[in-house]
Amino acid sequence: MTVTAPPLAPPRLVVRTSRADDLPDDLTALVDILPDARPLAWVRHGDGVVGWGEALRFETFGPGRFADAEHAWHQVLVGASVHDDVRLPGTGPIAFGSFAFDDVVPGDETEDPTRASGALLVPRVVVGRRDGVCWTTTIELVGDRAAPAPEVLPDAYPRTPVAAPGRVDYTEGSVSPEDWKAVVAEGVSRIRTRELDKVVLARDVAATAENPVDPRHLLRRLARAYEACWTFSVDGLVGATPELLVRSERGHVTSRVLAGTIPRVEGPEQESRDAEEADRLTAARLAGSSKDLEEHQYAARSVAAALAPFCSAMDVPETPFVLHLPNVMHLATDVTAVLDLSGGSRGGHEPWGPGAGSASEPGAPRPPSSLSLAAALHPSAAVCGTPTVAARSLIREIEGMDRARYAGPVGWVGADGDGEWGIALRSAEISDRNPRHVRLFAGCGIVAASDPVAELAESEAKLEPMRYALGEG
Ligand SMILES: C=C(O[C@H]1C=CC=C(C(=O)O)[C@@H]1O)C(=O)O
Repeated sequence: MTVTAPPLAPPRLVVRTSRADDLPDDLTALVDILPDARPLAWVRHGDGVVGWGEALRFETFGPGRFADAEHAWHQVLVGASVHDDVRLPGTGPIAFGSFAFDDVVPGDETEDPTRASGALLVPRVVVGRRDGVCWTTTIELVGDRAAPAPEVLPDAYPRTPVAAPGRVDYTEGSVSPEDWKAVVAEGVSRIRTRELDKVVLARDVAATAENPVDPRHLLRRLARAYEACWTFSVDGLVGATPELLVRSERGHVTSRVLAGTIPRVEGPEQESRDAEEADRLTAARLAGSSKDLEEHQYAARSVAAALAPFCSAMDVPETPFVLHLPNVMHLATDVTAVLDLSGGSRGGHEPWGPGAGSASEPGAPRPPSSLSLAAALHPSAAVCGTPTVAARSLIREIEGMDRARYAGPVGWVGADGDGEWGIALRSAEISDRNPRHVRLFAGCGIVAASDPVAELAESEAKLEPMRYALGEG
């Protein structure tokens, strides 16, 4: 069922979570059980949640895309009946979601006005694992007589085979690599005239596969090769992001801010001691690069400033650490905070959760949900720039590409508002119309000292995870 605005009479959900048999202790155990090619996934180090089937779908548009999605989710939960025997983050009702980067689409008039810029999807089946505890959740709609009974629901979806994409041809995206260097040079010159401090400029690459691209193929490869990243799939957007926009769990908030990158030096033929030494030198170069430290500082500050109104305490380490990924290293800051539950924050109106509408004190404050925190944090200076408004308008003016959901929030939200939202980086969008067509994205933070040639090389390194995911073997 698709609902495009807050429903008049919200559909009623019956949700059951129970403990499930242990899954194999494997990085891909969760994604391996996905039955068909419309998978929902949020997985890291083998733990997380995957979902299939579609109980409900809320599509939202434009600047109100986050608030409308949150309102619709809240409405549905008011009438939900929930039986949760496990009671962990991710159990009970959850919705997966992804949202466009921008409020508007560049070149609006040529775009499909019916294209949603946000979607929350409530699956019929969710399987999750956390610290060795596995569970299954089934979600039914009251009155939906066509739906299978809850006890057979997880197996009611025929398991289609996962096919590899076959040969993949890459072609230029919206802007050629040569022209993109000119875009970066323009960004640098605008920064040098003090119009703004930082802008993140992105590019896309088009891929055409021999066979329809099955997101499960990509998920399996990403979950294994990029296990420290959050591997996700929502509505054709698939990736493995190293950047956590926000996790909100029982009043504790975490954000992993990344900005400042150095491609990892390749050397398959190197001795492992040489490779370690090369890594150590590369990490030291990044940690000492004033250009990257500046880039990072804007991003960390933007996240801290956006979180502050919601929190009673916050820790922002002064010095970033170096995050090692297979393709690149990043400067990283883990921001941790405690939500202000006193009601003094900019939080919301009514309490969260099933039955909350009836049980609540009128006007009782509710803590902000993970989704509203994601909305407040988006777009951080890791994907937009500083100041935000100037950077966003420069992106619209010179980037020459529709970012769609690249660099927007992607993740999941639960019934109590807790959840996890990443920034959709190191990602690709599989075309709805032709699943052999895929767009891959990568962007780079630009400051006064940026060099267009180095930024192009950095963007290539950031495309590597999705090129790898589309491969075989
Ligand atoms: C915008 C992207 O990366 C961001 C996250 C980490 C490092 C970045 C950088 O160093 O430019 C970017 O801010 C991307 O991967 O497309």
